[in-house]
Amino acid sequence: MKILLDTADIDFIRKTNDTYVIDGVTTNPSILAKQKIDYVDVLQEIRCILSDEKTLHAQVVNQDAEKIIEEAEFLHNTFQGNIYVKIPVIPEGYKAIKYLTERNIKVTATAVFTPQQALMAAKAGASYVAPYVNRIDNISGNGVNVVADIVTIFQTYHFQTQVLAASFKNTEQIQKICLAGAQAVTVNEDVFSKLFSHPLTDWSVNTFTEDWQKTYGQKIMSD
Ligand SMILES: O=C[C@H](O)COP(=O)(O)O
Repeated sequence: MKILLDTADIDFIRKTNDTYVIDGVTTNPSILAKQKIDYVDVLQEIRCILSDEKTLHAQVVNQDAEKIIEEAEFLHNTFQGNIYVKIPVIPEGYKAIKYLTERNIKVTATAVFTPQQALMAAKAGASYVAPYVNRIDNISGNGVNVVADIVTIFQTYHFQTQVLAASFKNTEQIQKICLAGAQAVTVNEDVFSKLFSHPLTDWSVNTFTEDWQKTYGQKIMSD
């Protein structure tokens, strides 16, 4: 199961990459725009933090196939190695995905809301599809079921395309996505912090320390 960070916050990426095992970073135009500096510099810095085997997913902003292809080739050439170009599953996007994957440029098909869109992206050659779990839930859909259906379709028809589930509001969605068989999730800072912590863990550890100190009267951490 791969866990990626859905952010362009350099400090957060660096800190998290130092402490936990993460498998890459995903961005989109909204995420990059928040940084308010040149997006190429931001992506370059993220690429430097990540070791070579970790994946960087960067999204195009154009909506016309020709321009999407131009942008994708730029991203591919600039951030060589494990770069996946995120392309939305609009009609012009499918056209670009087909063109680019035939030329060995790796694509993550994004803004996926239905299993049918995922199927069409897989047929076009996408390496990953990114269904938006919480955005599906927000329109009274069931994001987890959409992911589960995509996983089943890909397994049934032997597609190599993997599911990189995105858009999460809570860790329960992530747990269910794991159980549904998705290969990867991308998680924002807020939800990521809840993946590894629990107040009762902190309480338990503090109690152990206090009990120890009561008996032995030593400052444990001072040495
Ligand atoms: O790139 C897409 C994002 O992962 C969507 O996440 P969001 O719904 O939390 O903005």
